Amino acid sequence: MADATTLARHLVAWSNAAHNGAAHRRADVVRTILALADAGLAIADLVAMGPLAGEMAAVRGESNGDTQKELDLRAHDIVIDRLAGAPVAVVGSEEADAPVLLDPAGTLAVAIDPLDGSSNIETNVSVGTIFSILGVEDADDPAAALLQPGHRQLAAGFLVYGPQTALVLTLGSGTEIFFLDKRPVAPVVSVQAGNGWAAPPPPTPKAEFVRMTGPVAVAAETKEFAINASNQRHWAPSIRTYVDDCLAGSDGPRAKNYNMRWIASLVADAFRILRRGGVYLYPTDERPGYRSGRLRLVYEANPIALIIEQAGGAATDGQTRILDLTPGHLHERTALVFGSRAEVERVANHHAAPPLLADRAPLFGQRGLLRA
Ligand SMILES: O=P(O)(O)OC[C@H]1O[C@](O)(COP(=O)(O)O)[C@@H](O)[C@@H]1O
Ligand SMILES: [Mg+2]
Ligand SMILES: [Mg+2]
Repeated sequence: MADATTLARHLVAWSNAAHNGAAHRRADVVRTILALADAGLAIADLVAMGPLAGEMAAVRGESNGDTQKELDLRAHDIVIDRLAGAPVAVVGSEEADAPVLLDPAGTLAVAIDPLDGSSNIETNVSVGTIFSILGVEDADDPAAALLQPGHRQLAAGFLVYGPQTALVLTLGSGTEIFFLDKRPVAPVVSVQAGNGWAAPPPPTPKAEFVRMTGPVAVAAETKEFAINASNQRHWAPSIRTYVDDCLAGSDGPRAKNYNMRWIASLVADAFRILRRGGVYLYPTDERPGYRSGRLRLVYEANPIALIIEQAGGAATDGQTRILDLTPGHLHERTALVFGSRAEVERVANHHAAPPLLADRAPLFGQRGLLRA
């Protein structure tokens, strides 16, 4: 296990090693990440309170075609509040139709999903915050910075509020995980002279992110896939065939048994894939509103793609590398396939040359009619 280092201390050394950019911009990225980590602490506390914090799952409206819940809006407000003290010119948030302008002298743009996995709020399942940090190139039009292709991100990360609160981060040279350390710091007890014993002061509560492990690596191969299978009838043939092959297990062309997981929180599914491999698929499908996919390119797919690539995995829209896509607008949707490199490549190959259905007929399976 690597030495436990605090986020602030690690970031300074890491950013100096990771970036070729100007020193002042590196310092701005570090300050912005620390502000986002601070927002994460506040959101984690809110999430941990559950119903004690109020009606967090209550529907408050709709934004860009998705339902907004109370916790979505509270998380957005916390993020804007913390970023107001950072060198950030503009924030593109899932919860605001238009970019939010902050410091006109700010050098950075932040794209953010303040609360990912909203459908899970009332079910006590992990939710999170996903963010992307980009450089502002034109001070007269800071919002344009949000529409750069993902390979131009200066940093990306996500927080997951689960049994452990964790921050996953990349500055473009490897991916690291930091865990929230809330262990109280024991006070230094001083023995009172003269009047006898005095009760020691209570331990000071601490809340800081610490790095407990070295860089993360996504396993190249996997036996686990994640997809919302209830949409199967709407999928394209290439996705159906890919999933059918996994389901056929050791009797099918993959010749191994697969496990399936679907948490319906991108952050939680991504965290699992970082820890033990796997592949996540949210393809386009035939339903109205899903023909370009469900997830958002700028503040969901791009940051996750950079994190996964920097951990040795891959991320595409089923064919094209996510980080090479140029967003047309802030809330653009995309299909998203990411995780273990071999599986992501296999999905892309299925797309380019769908396997012949005849190859998948039960007659030709290992336990088909022609085999004992
Ligand atoms: O409910 P579905 O269709 O399975 O979609 C689940 C996906 O949608 C999301 O909840 C979208 O994110 P938001 O909750 O931020 O809108 C992802 O976290 C998750 O992977
Ligand atoms: Mg989301
Ligand atoms: Mg969200």
